[in-house]
Amino acid sequence: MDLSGPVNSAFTNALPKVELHAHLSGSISRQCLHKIWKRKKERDSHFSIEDPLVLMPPGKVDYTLQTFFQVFSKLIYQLCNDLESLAYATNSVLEDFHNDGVRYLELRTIPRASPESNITQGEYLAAVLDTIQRFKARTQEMSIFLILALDRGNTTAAEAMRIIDLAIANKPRGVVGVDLCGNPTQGDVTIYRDAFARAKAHGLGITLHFAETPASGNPAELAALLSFQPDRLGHVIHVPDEVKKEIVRRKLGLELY
Ligand SMILES: CNc1ncnc2c1ncn2[C@@H]1O[C@H](COP(=O)(O)O)[C@@H](O)[C@H]1O
Repeated sequence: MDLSGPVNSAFTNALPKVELHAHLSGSISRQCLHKIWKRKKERDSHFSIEDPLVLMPPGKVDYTLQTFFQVFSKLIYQLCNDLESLAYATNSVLEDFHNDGVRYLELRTIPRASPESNITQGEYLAAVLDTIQRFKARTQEMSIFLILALDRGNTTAAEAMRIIDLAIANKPRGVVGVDLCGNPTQGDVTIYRDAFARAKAHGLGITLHFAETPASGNPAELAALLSFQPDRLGHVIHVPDEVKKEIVRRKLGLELY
């Protein structure tokens, strides 16, 4: 790589990069969502979801905490609710990261059952892992691992245990850790204590969405999250000083953005 030239987009694109905090469904391009929508619309003219490019025209970024999470539940999850669309979207996300120069990727996703399409959490996960395996075999220049996420406020304690079991069972296929994500204004994180203890006991890495909003930056929640013995923390924005000191003392990895 030529280091004598200007630092421009061609240069930054060519730099080999590490991506550690990428939600699968949050990384699907609008163009890819449009293609999935078009295919569904062609097969079923009554398909009632609006074109993603109309709902989210390129450049639209004015989402708030109130509207952001609905994009997943009301749009993206309605489009990627069958294995063909899920595999297509996953492959497109991998291609986009590859084209951006990412050479080490830890992708994360909440394994989602789709009862309307008869898809179990295990089948969802297998489709993602199969797509990753095929992509790796094809490109041969990208390390790709998977993190399974729990969705605070939506995942029950019992479901969390099932997801941890799936993560443990799929370690040989490249599942390296578990995450706690979702709408930071919802849910009681303490219900996941046993799930994270089991993950830890089985050698899975733990990363947690942490103090992403003022609502999720309260000392009781942060103390509970730190008691799960995380290896990494995501966002880390609304953090009181004494918690910052503890993060430094533990030398935790921070996924800042
Ligand atoms: C920007 N800040 C964020 N904070 C918290 N959770 C987020 C998030 N962005 C995305 N997600 C979580 O990731 C899911 C989508 O990917 P998967 O369905 O898992 O592939 C969303 O439903 C949300 O729970």
